[in-house]
Amino acid sequence: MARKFFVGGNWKCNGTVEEVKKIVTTLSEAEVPSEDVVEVVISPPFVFLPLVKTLLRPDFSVAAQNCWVRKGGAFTGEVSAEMLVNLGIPWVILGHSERRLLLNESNDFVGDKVAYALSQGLKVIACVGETLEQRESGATMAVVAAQTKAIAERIPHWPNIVLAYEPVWAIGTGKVATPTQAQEVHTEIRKWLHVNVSAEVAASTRIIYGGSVNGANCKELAAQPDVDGFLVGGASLKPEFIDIIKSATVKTTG
Ligand SMILES: O=C(CO)COP(=O)(O)O
Repeated sequence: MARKFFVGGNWKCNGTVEEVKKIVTTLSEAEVPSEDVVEVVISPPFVFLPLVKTLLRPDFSVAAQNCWVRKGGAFTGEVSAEMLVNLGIPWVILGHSERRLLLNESNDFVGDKVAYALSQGLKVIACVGETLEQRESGATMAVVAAQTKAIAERIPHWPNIVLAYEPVWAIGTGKVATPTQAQEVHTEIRKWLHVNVSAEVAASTRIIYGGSVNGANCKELAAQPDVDGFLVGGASLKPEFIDIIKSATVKTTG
């Protein structure tokens, strides 16, 4: 089964109403490959989700950057999966390293969130990735496998999951993983899925790369056989995000 190229724009905690309108207008005017070639998902902060959803071109969709781990209720400051569904938000990013590291979200907690969000009908961009220290000590695959396992053991099916490999040392640092480094970990994740979930899931699950992706380095990364797209931070706020979306054609034209 062919894996459709996926480009996510994670705006993180950035933007004003004026900036949001400007970015969305730029995206709307852009000529990009068709929906058959690339799936584009924009993830603004919660407060801008309704605005972005209203203004965004119909061939792109939106994602929240987080949601509560279970059914909503007395959880001050949280936003539940049910609310996202109610608003017609199809996607949610879960397990981003900024939340794992700054807010101490454990593998189990992220796994629970992914399972709950899926059970409510959301599609999930689940993030995994090692720190520099873990990479340097040779623990990259053990870390990524443990993060993936905590998700895999809680979910009944995979069609609504995209896995984002985001090495922490590459996020916001300008230090992008080389195409070889990215391909190496993506292959390992696919092998892990093959052994621990199924051959079908390994073949069909999209594994996207995140960490200092920009207009200049995206094509070479996209050319890697196991890189099925990107989760873009800083560059998703800039016009070069359009070039990153266009890198999807590398898969069709070679
Ligand atoms: O964390 C990221 C996307 O989720 C990557 O961020 P940057 O593209 O800014 O490195």
